[in-house]
Amino acid sequence: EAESMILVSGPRVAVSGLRRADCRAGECVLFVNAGGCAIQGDHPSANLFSSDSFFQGGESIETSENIVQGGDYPSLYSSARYGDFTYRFDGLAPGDYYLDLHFAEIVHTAGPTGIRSFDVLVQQDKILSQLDVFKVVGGNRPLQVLDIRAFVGSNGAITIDFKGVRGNPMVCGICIRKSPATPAKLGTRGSGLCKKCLTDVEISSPIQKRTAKLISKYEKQIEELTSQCNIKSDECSMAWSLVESTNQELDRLKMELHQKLVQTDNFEQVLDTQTDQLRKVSQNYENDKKLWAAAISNLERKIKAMKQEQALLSLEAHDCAHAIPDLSKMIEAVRALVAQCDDLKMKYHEEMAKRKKLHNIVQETKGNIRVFCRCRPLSKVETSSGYKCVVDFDGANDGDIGIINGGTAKKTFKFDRVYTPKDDQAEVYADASPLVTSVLDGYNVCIFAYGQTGTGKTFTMEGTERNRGVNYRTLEELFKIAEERKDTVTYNISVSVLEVYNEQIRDLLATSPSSKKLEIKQAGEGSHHVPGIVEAKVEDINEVWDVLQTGSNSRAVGSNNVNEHSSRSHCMLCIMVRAKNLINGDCTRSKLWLVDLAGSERLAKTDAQGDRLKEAQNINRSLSALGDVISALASRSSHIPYRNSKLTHLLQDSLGGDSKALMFVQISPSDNDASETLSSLNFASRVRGIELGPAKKQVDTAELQKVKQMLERSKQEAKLKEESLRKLEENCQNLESKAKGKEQLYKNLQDKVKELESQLDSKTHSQITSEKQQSQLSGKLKEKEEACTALQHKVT
Ligand SMILES: Nc1ncnc2c1ncn2[C@@H]1O[C@H](COP(=O)(O)OP(=O)(O)OP(=O)(O)O)[C@@H](O)[C@H]1O
Repeated sequence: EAESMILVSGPRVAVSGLRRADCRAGECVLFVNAGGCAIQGDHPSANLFSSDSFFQGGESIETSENIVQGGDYPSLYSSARYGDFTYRFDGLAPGDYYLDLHFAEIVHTAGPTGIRSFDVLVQQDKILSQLDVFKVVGGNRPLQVLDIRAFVGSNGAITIDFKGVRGNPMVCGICIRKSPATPAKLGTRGSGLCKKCLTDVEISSPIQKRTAKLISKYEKQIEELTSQCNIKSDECSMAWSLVESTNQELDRLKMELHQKLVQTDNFEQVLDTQTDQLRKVSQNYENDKKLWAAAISNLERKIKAMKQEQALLSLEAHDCAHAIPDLSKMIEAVRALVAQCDDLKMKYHEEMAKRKKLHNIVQETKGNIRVFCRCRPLSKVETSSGYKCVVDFDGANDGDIGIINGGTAKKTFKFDRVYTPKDDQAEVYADASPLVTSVLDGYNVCIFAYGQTGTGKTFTMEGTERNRGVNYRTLEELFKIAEERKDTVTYNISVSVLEVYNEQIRDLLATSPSSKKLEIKQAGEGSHHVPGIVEAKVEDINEVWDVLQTGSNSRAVGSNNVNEHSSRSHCMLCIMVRAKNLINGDCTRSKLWLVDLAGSERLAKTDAQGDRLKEAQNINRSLSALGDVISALASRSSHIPYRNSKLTHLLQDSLGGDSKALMFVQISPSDNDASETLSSLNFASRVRGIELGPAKKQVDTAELQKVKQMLERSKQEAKLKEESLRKLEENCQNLESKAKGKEQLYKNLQDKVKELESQLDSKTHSQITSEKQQSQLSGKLKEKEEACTALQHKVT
């Protein structure tokens, strides 16, 4: 390896340290321990390795490490001159010399190869080229380059240049030896000194000439050869530098190759990772693709179903649109029915008016003042006292009642109705109820109970909580009818409760007693009222009982003895009805008086004194004033004496004229009260206008017959009218229900059309949304497929 680095022939290489045996005596001129100090030794030619000198540049380095195969002088290789340096040895005799160079790599002992290479130039001629000691022997091992020829000219100097090619040059020792063949000096005669080898040659003179010729010839040839050699050297040098640059390029390319290989490895790793990722992406894509495909097919199914549904809805809508003309016809029919219904309603109201008129006629034929006689049962006290019943009820059904007086004599009275003690409150009221209807039709009505104390006046009018009387039942029926008629008439009902005692009016609903005297005033034509009196508005029957109880309780408060007081005052309940006909707008204002009169016993029997006498007188006066008014009315007198008492004055509106009156004459069945009973019945007969005696009972006068026939005809007519009215009502109701049914059907159809239209809208909307979704998904799928295809291309 080292030999390839030697450029000239002659030098040899030794890969071990200097041995004593290798040294030849007398040859060594100088032995320099480069980079170190002088070493004493038994060197055959010089017993001293001189310390480092003759150098220019560089620096010394040493190692303490062992020099392997260091020969007999290993310390020579432990030091070295290092760097860019030159050795120059002066003062040498001209002639041939040999140089031995000693090297060891003591710095980079573990390599690598090529870290240090350098050229060595002797006398400026390159002897060693790119010497790499480590490459030849490794670290801490000697390398000797021996027998390098050097010619010392007249300047007596040898220069050795160390030039780094890579890294700094390094040398451990330099030995200068004399060439054994070098002559000491050329002779003076016939001798010459060879310019090249400086050897003294002895020559004769002819030869000398020839020799000189030859020498000059050879010297010319030598010069030519030298110039050729220089040219070749230059060429070589150029070739060498080309080789070097090529080697450098090669190294660079190797490095690049290495880097490329590393990069390739990295790329392969990246590629592997990317391949894995791509595989995963591809797998995900396949899964997604399946899912999308399923979603798309699902959506397609939905769209198909929606389209079918839409088609059905369209058909339905179409049908509905076709049905609209039918609907229009139906609407027309319904309108016609409604018009018919309105017409019928009008007719119905006309008939109602006629019915009222007829009813009125019937009432009038019965007599404007009707009298019902009611007899209470014998009380326990009376029974236990042994009193007997003197009342004969045999003709009660025909309105006849007889009083057995004195055993055989019997006086008979005829009334519109006779109630035996067995008849209950409901039966009594049933006959009075038609009058109630009259008040709602705008007539003034008066119902009063007359009779001796204890005969049941209060029982008939007020009744008890379990056996409610005429007052409560009247109001109950008023509200019932008002409710039935609410579509055509609105009623406003209010109630006042008064007491007339000793010709004084007292408001029984007043919350605080008033010192002011209540007086009767005329409000308008035929209308009277008591200013300041409480008119309690009652909305329904539940409030009525409370109002009646309030009045009843206030009446009781007036006296310690309830019965005593109540029998001496007139208790008057006034029901005021304001009606508004919703069809024709007619308004009416009517009054219903329900009067529980004071006891009518005769003054003589009571044997009263003082206040009681005054009370009795007042009662008698007012009752006889009532009798007078009724008589005057019955005889159609031009003057009716209403103002003779507070009682008749108050009742003025409701007694006579268009108003209707009903009197309950209450009697006791007891023989103890017989005379009072007869008196009451006589009064009642007078009121009724027809006083029937026993002889007149069977008398059937022509007038009476005529009236009866009229009554019968009226009854028939009324019945027929009622029947036709009922039919009309039924017809009307049927038409109304039909109209309602048609209206409902029309409404249902309209609702159905609306519902179908909204369903159609929502279905169309959802279909559009689904189609959008589908196109979006298809777009995404396409994008993914393209991306996948690109990735697959990349992988392959
Ligand atoms: N038809 C009847 N059936 C049963 N009991 C009756 C009947 N009529 C009256 N009574 C009873 O007779 C008694 C006297 O009746 P009520 O007080 O009504 O008489 P009155 O005529 O109002 O007396 P006054 O004039 O003193 O007020 C009461 O206990 C009542 O319950």
